[in-house]
Amino acid sequence: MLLEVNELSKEYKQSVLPWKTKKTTALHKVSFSLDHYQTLAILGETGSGKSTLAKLLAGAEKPSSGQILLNGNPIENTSAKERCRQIRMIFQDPATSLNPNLSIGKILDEPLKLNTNLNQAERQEKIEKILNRVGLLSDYVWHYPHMLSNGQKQRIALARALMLDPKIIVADKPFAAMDPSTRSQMVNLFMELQQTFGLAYIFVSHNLNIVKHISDYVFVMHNGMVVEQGKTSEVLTNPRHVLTKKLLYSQQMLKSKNII
Ligand SMILES: Nc1ncnc2c1ncn2[C@@H]1O[C@H](COP(=O)(O)OP(=O)(O)OP(=O)(O)O)[C@@H](O)[C@H]1O
Repeated sequence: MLLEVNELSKEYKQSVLPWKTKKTTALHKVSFSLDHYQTLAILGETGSGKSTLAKLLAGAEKPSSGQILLNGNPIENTSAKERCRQIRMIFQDPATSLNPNLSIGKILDEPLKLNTNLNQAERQEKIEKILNRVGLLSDYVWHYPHMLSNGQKQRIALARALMLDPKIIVADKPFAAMDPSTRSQMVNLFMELQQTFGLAYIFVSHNLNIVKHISDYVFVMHNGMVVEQGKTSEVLTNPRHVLTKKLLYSQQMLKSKNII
């Protein structure tokens, strides 16, 4: 199995007063496994722990307890460089995740410079190849983020994630800031890339239509816990937990009012 997660938990401690600490259990004993070509979607209301799970998987936060295994090895035994190569993260807002002072060429070159021994010509070749893979011309290396549309920026974020040939991409609401037509193009691109590279995806999303379309398995989270999980087709056609029913109902309401 490519990725195994065993009873992963995260507790945040904040000092609210000099003598008082507030504890928040953002994630409580979450377990699952995921293989190449598979997609897990994480659903849930705001504050339910979705982003925390995504950040723990990508190594942006440390778990309070539990274990992540990558190719059967505990992730703490994997070097930061190797983890960085294998698991990449994409965020909701590409405008803030791309450095506005760097050209696209430099943004895409950074992970290669830091994590590989490729020379300049080889890096250049790789950048052009990946840009083409995400549907952009090689000329984009000369552009700066502010010159691009939201959809193009998210393509660059995806290209940056692909630069190190990852096995897993964790995407935190990657389609949230897009208009419907750009969103469907991006969803298709993600699916195409999954077939080409055998990627495993973990998507945090609020959009049930997208979840239905792209994921094999789904989690519904509430207060840091997984309250319902299973095959997407089964969970979304026959929801058992009241929260899943509520999510489906609110999505239908938005759809009937042409809001989504
Ligand atoms: N750095 C932090 N310090 C303290 N508490 C945090 C921190 N990050 C998250 N939390 C808390 O952990 C809980 C889960 O937050 P998280 O961001 O994972 O939720 P979410 O489901 O992704 O929400 P949203 O859909 O709004 O992004 C929340 O109660 C949040 O306030």
